[in-house]
Amino acid sequence: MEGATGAEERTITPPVTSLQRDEDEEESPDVYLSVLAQHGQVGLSYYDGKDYVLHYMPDVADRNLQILSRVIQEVSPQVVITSAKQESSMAQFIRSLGCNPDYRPEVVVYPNSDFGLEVGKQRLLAANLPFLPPAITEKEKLPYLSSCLSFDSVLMLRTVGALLKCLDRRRVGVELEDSSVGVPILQFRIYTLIDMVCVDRDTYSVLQIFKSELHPSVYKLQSGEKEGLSLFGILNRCKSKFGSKLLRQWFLQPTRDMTVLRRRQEVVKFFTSPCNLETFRILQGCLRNIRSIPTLLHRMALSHTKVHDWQSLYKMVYSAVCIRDTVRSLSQSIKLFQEISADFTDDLFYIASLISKVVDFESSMAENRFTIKPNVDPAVDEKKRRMMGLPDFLTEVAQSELEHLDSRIPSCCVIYIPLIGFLLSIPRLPSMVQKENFEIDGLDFMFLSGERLHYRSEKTKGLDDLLGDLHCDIRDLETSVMTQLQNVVLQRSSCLYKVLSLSAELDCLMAMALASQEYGYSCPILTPNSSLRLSQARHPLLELCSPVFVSNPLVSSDTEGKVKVLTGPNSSGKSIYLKQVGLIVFMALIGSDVPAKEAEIGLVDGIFTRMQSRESVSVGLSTFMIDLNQMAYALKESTGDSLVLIDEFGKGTNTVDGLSLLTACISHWLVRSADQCPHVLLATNFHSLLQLGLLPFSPMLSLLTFETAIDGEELVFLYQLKEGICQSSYAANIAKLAGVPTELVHRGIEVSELYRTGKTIKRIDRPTNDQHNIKCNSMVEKFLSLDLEDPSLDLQRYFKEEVLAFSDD
Ligand SMILES: Nc1ncnc2c1ncn2[C@@H]1O[C@H](COP(=O)(O)OP(=O)(O)OP(=O)(O)O)[C@@H](O)[C@H]1O
Repeated sequence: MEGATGAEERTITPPVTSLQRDEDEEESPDVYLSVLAQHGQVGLSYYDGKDYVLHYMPDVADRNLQILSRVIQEVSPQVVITSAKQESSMAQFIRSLGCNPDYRPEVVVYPNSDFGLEVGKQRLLAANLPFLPPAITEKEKLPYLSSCLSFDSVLMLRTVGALLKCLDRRRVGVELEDSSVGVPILQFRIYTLIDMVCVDRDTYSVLQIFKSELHPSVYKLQSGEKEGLSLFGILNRCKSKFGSKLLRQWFLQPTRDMTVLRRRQEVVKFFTSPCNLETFRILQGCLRNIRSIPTLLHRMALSHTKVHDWQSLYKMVYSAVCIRDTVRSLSQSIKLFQEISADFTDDLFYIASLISKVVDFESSMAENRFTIKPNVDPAVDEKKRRMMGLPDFLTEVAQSELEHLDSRIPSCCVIYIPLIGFLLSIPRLPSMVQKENFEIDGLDFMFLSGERLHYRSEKTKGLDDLLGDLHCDIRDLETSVMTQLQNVVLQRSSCLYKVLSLSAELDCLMAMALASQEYGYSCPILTPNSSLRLSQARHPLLELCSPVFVSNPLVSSDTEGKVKVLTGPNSSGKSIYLKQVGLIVFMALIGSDVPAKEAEIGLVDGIFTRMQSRESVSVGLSTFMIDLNQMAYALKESTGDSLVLIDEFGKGTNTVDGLSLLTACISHWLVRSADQCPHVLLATNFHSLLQLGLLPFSPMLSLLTFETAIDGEELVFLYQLKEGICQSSYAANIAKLAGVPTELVHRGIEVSELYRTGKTIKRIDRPTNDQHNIKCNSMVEKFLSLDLEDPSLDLQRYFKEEVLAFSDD
């Protein structure tokens, strides 16, 4: 798409003119959508003129722009705002918007500078946001706004800038107002597609869904990155690159679409059955050969096909036929199998047999160029036959040349070098040191290669005339056969693309089945209501590193404790439990089996987390501010179908203030009706939250803790979840376990006991009486030695310093 110059907007395919709009209120556009796509990610925001709400969608992986087209379908914007600088796929998408006669939005193109990140933030700060607290200062605005919309989604934030520009220019909803009145935005609201699950970047990171780390043995910064211990890492057993790519996409787009999830589940179930092991093995072997079809077809379209491209195409098509034949023999009640059977057409067989009939792989490899088998082209066969007889003939020519050469030359031969022609090749004699010595009467010296000298003679020149074009002719003819073969393949490319997408899906599902079998997962029952029931659930990552893992249950539904407060000593397993619930729900929403004996999982619409703090460079917020941001996000965006996981909220500030904030947040959910309240799992070390009875009574509140036991002086963690509250933090036992010196631990116990019973805590860091006397004596001596006559003596300063030194001690 060509770049726009200047700051003016460009409009494409306007359905109504601005004049018409002004005349007729009814026709003024209601929804303005601003969108950017970059490197397979899409960010967007839209303003709804009906309710004055700015909706935003956190950045999402959408290489094929399928999500974008679904958003456009759902939101039906009348105006689409986008940048003049676009990737070709996006430019094509925008163009296609103008081709639909039933729905043709106005496309507004702004220069890319209007989509700058800083520009976006500045426009946001300057916007008319009546919901901001009245006393908010300019400095406080940005951190406040960062809790209203996700600043991590850079593309989305950039689209907001352009959206605000468009709204301001068009004076949307404020046409008749004073020019100082900006377009009001009454609320920011997160937007997700109806069946998409909202999972933000922090959640991906704290739950270890993805985790990249640098390979220790690789020093290259970028290519050295590999997946660390993560959910993606343990489920990604894909055999093909496209399988891994698709699996990553599924991970980035967990779904509530029951049809999609059931389609995936039925395949995973099929492959986890031990009777299908042999089929599994055959298919895995074939999937290995499914390579990058788009790159290959692209090279073919440019006629840049290499020998190994033909080899991998042959292997791929052959494997695809093998996949189809295997799958055809399986139950056709499984949707994916049905599609493979139908869409892997006979075109594949045709391509495979054609390649096998035409391409001579052995000689192609030897010559590093495309060569064809005998009986494909009679003209090539004929020329090759002539070439075959050439060696004997050339030996004869060489012998007759040798008779005319210097007798010191023991032997010679005639060779053919493409593009140069026939040459006489003789060994270098010891006397041939300098270049001048290379000259031989009747021969033209060409070059020295190794210890052999090469010449052109009258006879070799004759050979060039007679046979010289033979090689080139054969090449030309074979290239023309290759072009024909390429065309045959290109004409059937749609079938190859189907192979790619269906085998990538098969690969992902077989990978999930393999993980399920290996780690003992079970297939969750997906329910349209929002209940969560797990029995003997495990953490999919920790169970792999820990010799013994204690499984735990979960029951959360509108009628059974949707808000769970977990207390327990440090290291008793609270965080792990929270994370395992998050991971299991996530796994179910990508269609995978889950680490639990039994699982019933409602279609959750979002997973919100407030766990260990992340670094935030985008807004420069403090740790506590980030905690608050995440909590605010969960409070605002969670619905009755969401899952909210909160660990250690409020500990980043003064204890009483943190506890009060935590109480307020939990109460906020408890006063909602059961169907409006999300599933909340909250772990805290603020035991007084429960001991002081700070929470309101609610049937939705459930109190849980973890079993521990004392063995002598030692605290033993049993990691078993039970109802109730934690009676002691066992901080001293844990401190001892962690290696804190015994005397310090004892002092800690003593102070804690005195504080609890309201007794005076005596300082132990006071100097002894002797130390005190020594100090006083030295002070007196120092004073007596003062020369009061000394004019430079500043008595006031002297006393001040002495008093300070005394009180410091
Ligand atoms: N169910 C379990 N089975 C076996 N080991 C477990 C289990 N849960 C936790 N652990 C072990 O206990 C360690 C501490 O767990 P976790 O981090 O969940 O404790 P915590 O209660 O959240 O502690 P803190 O309050 O200090 O954050 C884990 O790293 C793991 O080694």
